[in-house]
Amino acid sequence: MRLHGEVSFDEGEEEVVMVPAAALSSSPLNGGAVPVTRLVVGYALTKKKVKSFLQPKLLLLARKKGINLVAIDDTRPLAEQGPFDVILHKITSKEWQQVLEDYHEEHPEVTVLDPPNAINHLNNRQSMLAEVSDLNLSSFYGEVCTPRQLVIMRDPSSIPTAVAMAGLTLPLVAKPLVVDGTSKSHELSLAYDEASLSMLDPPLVLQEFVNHGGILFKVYIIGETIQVVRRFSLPDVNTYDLLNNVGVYRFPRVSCAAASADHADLDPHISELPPRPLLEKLGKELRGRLGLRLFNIDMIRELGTKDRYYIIDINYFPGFGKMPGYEHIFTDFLLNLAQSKYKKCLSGG
Ligand SMILES: Nc1ncnc2c1ncn2[C@@H]1O[C@H](COP(=O)(O)OP(=O)(O)OP(=O)(O)O)[C@@H](O)[C@H]1O
Ligand SMILES: O=P(O)(O)O[C@H]1[C@H](O)[C@@H](O)[C@H](OP(=O)(O)O)[C@@H](OP(=O)(O)O)[C@H]1O
Ligand SMILES: [Mg+2]
Ligand SMILES: [Mg+2]
Repeated sequence: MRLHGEVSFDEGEEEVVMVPAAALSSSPLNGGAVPVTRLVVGYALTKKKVKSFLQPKLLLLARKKGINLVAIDDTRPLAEQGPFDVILHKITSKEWQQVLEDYHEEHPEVTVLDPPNAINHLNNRQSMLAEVSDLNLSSFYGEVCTPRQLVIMRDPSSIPTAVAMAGLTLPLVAKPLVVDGTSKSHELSLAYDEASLSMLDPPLVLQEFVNHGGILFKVYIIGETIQVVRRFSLPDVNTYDLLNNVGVYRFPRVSCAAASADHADLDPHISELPPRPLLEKLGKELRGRLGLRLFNIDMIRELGTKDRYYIIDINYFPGFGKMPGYEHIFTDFLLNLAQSKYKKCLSGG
């Protein structure tokens, strides 16, 4: 388990805005029911995530709003740290998940963002999209589906036959089955012909490539807030490309780049954002079905259609640091979380 960084602030600042949920927990460190005036958020994040997420603008605003961000020390028992109101984490090791589950059993009053078993759903590219396939949003301004895909566990030589039997249409995007935060799990390739598929390295998912005009919509979910941005994506593949290309091509993490396509001069048919009611409904449904509050959805609109959308990827605790205004949205989210817990406690719920 590799955690990183210590970001905490001195007590005694003037801009404290609320009584946090920790105030209600009986803890030897806060002297039982004596209110403390800060929301304490423990975080267990990789070095990379600390850098991208805990940017100075977030730290500054959190401090102003009375949120204390404290690094969890993985060399010490979790129970000896805190008390925390919230634990924020993105560490995929089994060891950490067990630590967190044991801790939550002892401290059900602490909000764990999010439960490890719910996050696990997104660490596999097959289970990740399973909930989407069950959605029926057709009456909400568009159709939302997933590309047809096939899971290959082993034996690369069997892939061409498996693809033919499943009736998948080339080209196919090959994606590592497991997403575990390593750069290898983001090494994707595009396969143009059936014979070359046996060069791939299972376990993987083979997904039909959907032409979408080279623009992708990243839909960020932070609690009940939804924000969408445009990103550049892979270009369309036409019949000429298909006939004149053979082999398997590795491609870079094109739509992950910080460069946004929001201000590019694009064909409006391609750049038009998905309708807000569709995104609201999608966000709400997925939040409930996945049991997660922090994630994003990669969505594309099929070229030549007005409202046929495909969800191709869902990421837990993604690069929120690239989302405009994330510092406001995230700190408000944390405060709202604590407020509703506080109100629930007051009403005896
Ligand atoms: N089925 C598809 N049809 C068309 N383009 C696709 C498809 N699947 C993936 N892509 C393109 O490849 C990119 C990477 O795919 P995907 O988002 O599944 O990978 P990832 O490594 O999980 O990405 P992230 O960095 O968002 O976690 C997408 O952003 C999109 O540009
Ligand atoms: O925000 P988008 O463009 O969707 O891409 C994210 C990936 O989906 C995440 O998996 C990355 O986070 P991790 O490297 O912690 O898995 C995340 O890394 P980051 O937080 O360092 O930016 C991003 O690469
Ligand atoms: Mg993606
Ligand atoms: Mg992803």
